[in-house]
Amino acid sequence: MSSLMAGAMSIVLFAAHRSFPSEIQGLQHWAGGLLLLVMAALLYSARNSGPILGDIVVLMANSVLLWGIGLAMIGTQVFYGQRPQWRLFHVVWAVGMAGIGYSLFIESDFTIRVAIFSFLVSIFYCSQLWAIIRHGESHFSTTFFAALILFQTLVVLTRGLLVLFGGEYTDLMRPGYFQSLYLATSNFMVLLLAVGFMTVATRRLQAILERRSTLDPLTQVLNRRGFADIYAKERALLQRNCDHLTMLSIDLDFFKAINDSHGHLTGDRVLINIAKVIGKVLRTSDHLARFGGEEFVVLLPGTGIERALSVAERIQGAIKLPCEGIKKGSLLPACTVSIGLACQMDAEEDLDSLLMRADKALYAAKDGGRDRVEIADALAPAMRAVRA
Ligand SMILES: Nc1nc2c(ncn2[C@@H]2O[C@H](COP(=O)(O)OP(=O)(O)OP(=O)(O)O)[C@@H](O)[C@H]2O)c(=O)[nH]1
Repeated sequence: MSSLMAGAMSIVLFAAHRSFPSEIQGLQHWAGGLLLLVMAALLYSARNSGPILGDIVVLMANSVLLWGIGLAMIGTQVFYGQRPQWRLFHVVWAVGMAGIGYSLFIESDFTIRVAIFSFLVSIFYCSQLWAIIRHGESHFSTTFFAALILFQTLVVLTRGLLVLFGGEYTDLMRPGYFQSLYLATSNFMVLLLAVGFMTVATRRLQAILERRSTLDPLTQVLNRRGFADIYAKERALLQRNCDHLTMLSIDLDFFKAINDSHGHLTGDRVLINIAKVIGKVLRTSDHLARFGGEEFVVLLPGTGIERALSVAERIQGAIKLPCEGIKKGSLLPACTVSIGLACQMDAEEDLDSLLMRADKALYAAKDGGRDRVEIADALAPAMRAVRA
């Protein structure tokens, strides 16, 4: 039954590995680890194949079992971005094989075998627990997974200690109370641990998809949806702090000509470069978005017109600097931007109104000859109408 569960979970984890984004690593190690557990169970079922052959089969089964549990540890470490401890994996395996081999072929002792196996396996579990504690996010999925690994560590350690000092275990077929409990729950734990890992992986998938839905795929800055979320938060702060919030609407000049003469691919590289250059000029508390096409929007919280104007001019200057193209030594086509600037002081004004004012200023900059900054009226006409 436990082999069936491990086999089924191995397939689930492998399927997840094939379909989840590449940022989620470790699923393949867990899938492989579970498959090894299935193989170990199959080998154990052949342990009564004669005195010597039986012992060889048991040694092989223990070896495969250690690989399986060790591979799950590697999977968890890779998942949390840690460097996988392959050396620990190999040392534990080598010590395990030496100890278990000794207790099988030189001095036949079942309790020593169980104790060695339990302590070595608990090293793998402790190492996973450490990775989760150090790198796990504060979320139910992590707590659940960590609790399962902790429980398993304690169970395995207790098993080893009871065997060594409690004299509980002398025969696999006649186990004591704790060992019976261990054998009964271990099948279920294989399933639960795999589910626990799948839970943290699914949680990470959710976070990645949420982040992707707010980012522009080409430039990796915010898209309109992500920008609207950020604006809502900044506006709420504006309502509390009675501060300024300034928006820059930035549009490349004659971008169609760049596309026409250099190709769409170079046009894309120009857009990516513009996003990078603007991002470098901004503070970490500022926000940059691409609203499709060649239009970028910047939100400067706690910033009045004067400072925003200097930010806009720095952006213009930085964009004019030559940038390396696709081929080494080649340069991206030179370009300029026009910028419309609108400052929000009234917390009642909304995103559409602020955008409309910034865009109007942008059109004025375009009409005025491009490569320039224009400042919008203090308040949108619509707002003035409401007040009148
Ligand atoms: N390479 C590339 N081009 C894009 C993308 N989105 C829109 N464009 C192009 O951007 C160009 C925008 O052209 P226009 O709206 O005429 O603007 P412009 O040529 O910059 O002229 P002005 O804004 O008036 O200075 C069009 O040729 C679009 O095809 C994109 O994601 N990548």
